[in-house]
Amino acid sequence: MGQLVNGVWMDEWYDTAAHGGEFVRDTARHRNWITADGTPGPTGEGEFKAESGRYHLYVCYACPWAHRTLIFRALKDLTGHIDISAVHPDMLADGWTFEQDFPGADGDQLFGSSFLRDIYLRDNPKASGRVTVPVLWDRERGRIVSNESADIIRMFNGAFNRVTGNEDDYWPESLRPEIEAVNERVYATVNNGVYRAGFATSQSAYDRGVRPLFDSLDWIEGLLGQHRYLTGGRVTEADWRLFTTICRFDSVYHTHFKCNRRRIIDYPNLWGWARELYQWPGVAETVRPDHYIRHYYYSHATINPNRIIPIGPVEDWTVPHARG
Ligand SMILES: N[C@@H](CCC(=O)N[C@@H](CS)C(=O)NCC(=O)O)C(=O)O
Repeated sequence: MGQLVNGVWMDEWYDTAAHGGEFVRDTARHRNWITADGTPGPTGEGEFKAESGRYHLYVCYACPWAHRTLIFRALKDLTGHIDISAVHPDMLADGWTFEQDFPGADGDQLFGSSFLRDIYLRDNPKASGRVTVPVLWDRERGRIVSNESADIIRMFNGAFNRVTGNEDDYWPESLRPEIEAVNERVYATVNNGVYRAGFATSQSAYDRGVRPLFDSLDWIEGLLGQHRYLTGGRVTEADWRLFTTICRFDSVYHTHFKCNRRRIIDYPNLWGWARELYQWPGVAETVRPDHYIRHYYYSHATINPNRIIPIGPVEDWTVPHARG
């Protein structure tokens, strides 16, 4: 675990002391957009046109943020147009690596690099900042397009429709205010909330993370009692953004990040919704418990110094969801 400073790798853990024991997530630095015709998107530069075979996605099957991009790649029929490289689940002194001694970690398919930081350094030899997944790479310009999953899923949702012929829309114009409102609360208290609880190094910082997390799970349980999905009768980006945290919850966050007031299977509506999304065509293949269980319990020496992987709950995600 570390970061780049002017192109040099420095091995250091998150500085929670600077924020009263609290984990504060860095903002992503690469914010360009692929668009259908190459015109600039909401941020960054233009000239990243949607084309088959041009872009490559670096992911980690363990990471909930990268997982969103894998789900959208599957939902939007992009698997034949955007290829991927997956890092090794262990994130130790060198950060994410392309070691290959774990099933599904098949190395850097483009350059045969050793470390994910090598991709950031290809983009800019003097790069600074955290080396995170996902990373969307442009083969043509030899550049990072984006390392922000929230943006990447919107590109996948809309930019490639003419390439794939898939017009499914998970960010429909009419629901955008509702989606944004749900996203905001879910990001702050659930997606990032589990990390705020888990990486806290003081009781008060933990409390500030874990209490809003469970308040939000109660709120979500209520929403899913009123309608089938988070913002109504159709599945949207808001559901998929929540799903990647929920599928890791009982086996990882509940124990490793001390988010143990309840498990997901204790919430009837949320548990049914989670199974429905897991069973959605193409999604189960993106869910890799082998990677996320190994990653969290093995990589965080400050939380689990002996790297013991607990036996874990037995849950059947293939049971019919009855959400009809
Ligand atoms: N804003 C980013 C966050 C990505 C992120 O934090 N990824 C984690 C893995 S779960 C990471 O690569 N962490 C490495 C680090 O912080 O050094 C996104 O959503 O794409």
